[in-house]
Amino acid sequence: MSGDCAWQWDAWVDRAVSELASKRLLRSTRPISFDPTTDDDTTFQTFETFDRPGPWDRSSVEVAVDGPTFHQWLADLPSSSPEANSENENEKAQKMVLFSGNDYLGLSSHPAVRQAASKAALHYGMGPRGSALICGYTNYHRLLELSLARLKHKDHCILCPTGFAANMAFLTALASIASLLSPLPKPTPLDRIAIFSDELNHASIIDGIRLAERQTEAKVFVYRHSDMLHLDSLLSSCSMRMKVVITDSLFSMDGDFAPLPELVELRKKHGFLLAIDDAHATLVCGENGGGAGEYFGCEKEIDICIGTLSKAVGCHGGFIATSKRWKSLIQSRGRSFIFSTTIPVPVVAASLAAISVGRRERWRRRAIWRRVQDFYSLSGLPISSPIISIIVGTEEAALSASRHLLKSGFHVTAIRPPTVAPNSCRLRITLSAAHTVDDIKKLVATLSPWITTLNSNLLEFSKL
Ligand SMILES: Cc1ncc(COP(=O)(O)O)c(C=O)c1O
Repeated sequence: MSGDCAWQWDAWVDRAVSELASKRLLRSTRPISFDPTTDDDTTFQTFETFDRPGPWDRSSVEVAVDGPTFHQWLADLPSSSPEANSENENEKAQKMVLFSGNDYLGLSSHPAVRQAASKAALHYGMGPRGSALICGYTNYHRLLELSLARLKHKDHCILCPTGFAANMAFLTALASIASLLSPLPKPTPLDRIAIFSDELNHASIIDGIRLAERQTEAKVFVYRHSDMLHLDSLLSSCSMRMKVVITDSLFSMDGDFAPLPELVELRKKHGFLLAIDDAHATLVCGENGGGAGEYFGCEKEIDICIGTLSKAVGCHGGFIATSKRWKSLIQSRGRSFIFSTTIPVPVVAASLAAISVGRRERWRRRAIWRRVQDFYSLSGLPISSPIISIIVGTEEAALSASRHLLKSGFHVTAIRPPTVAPNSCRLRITLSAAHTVDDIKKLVATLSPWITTLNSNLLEFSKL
């Protein structure tokens, strides 16, 4: 690695941590143990697993919506046809298949997850309510951190209230290094942190960077989506020392992967710190569900792995898997970690169960990737993950498509500006291991007018 920058980053973080220690500002968590005399078997039990889907799986994708609510949903998707807008408000309850959630493996309804949450709730209620540094951190939180660190092949992990908060906590702690190492009240422009961020990164990364920039501790360089030549040239022309690249590993809107092997090559060349937001790949990718790093065989080269428990884990909360030194820094400087209440104990217990069964029930990962294959075979669209983006053009076209799908019993989100650029409005479809082949067949048939247009546009494009 150029100039042995991994070591340099470690040295910078160590110095920042020492600085905090010298100012008596270093913080750490001390777990509260629940009464050891109670039957605390939820914490240590081995969770029941299955070798195929059970009747419980379906509830993670199949919902019922009452008549007035269904009407309201339709009203939120106005149509240009007047008769479509005067539908009967008293329609009967509708069954609907969700192609809009992020519960990729269907774990939110797994019996082990239900049991863990309910047992913990019966024993402890929500657990102590306070931030992790006050009284909200329990032995359950500690176990979940250990289990996530193991999943990500990192030494340590920090739980945050949400995935959004995890990105904010990492980025504010990262930026604070510039101030902690500066001999001046504010770091000089060259002593700030240079953050290189993919243009399609998640909103929580963008907001975290904005905050760091406002503190004049960081400067952002946005590179074109997954464009490694552009990133390389930005890195080469940047004379700031402390460089970080941050990217979604699996992009939430387009469903494509960041080019992690190429990023690892660039990391060798430029010696930057590599941080990924593995929100959509955790438990979905890799033999053991370790995420995009495991899938691409580069877990070791990823310095910071941020994730959420609200997608394939099927629960709620966020985390940062990393080294001990980074954990010390984030715990002491990550404001959205420090100043927010911890995840309630039943959710922590449920997440522990979900990670355990999610790792062991490998057939769930095989099932979701088979659904991706089914969608590809039936539609012919070049997709690469369970997140499928069908670009339909105008806002009106997206709303009309979403409305048509809703009336056919499918909930699919229409994505519009400001989330995406004008005239690139799209349908965002997410697949789950709980979907059946039949669901996919029906969905693709309902989508056929848009798929046909998209396929012929792609064909035209390929001739250019
Ligand atoms: C890439 C990415 N990062 C972070 C988040 C935030 O996660 P959470 O919902 O746990 O706050 C999301 C959720 O939409 C996401 O897609």
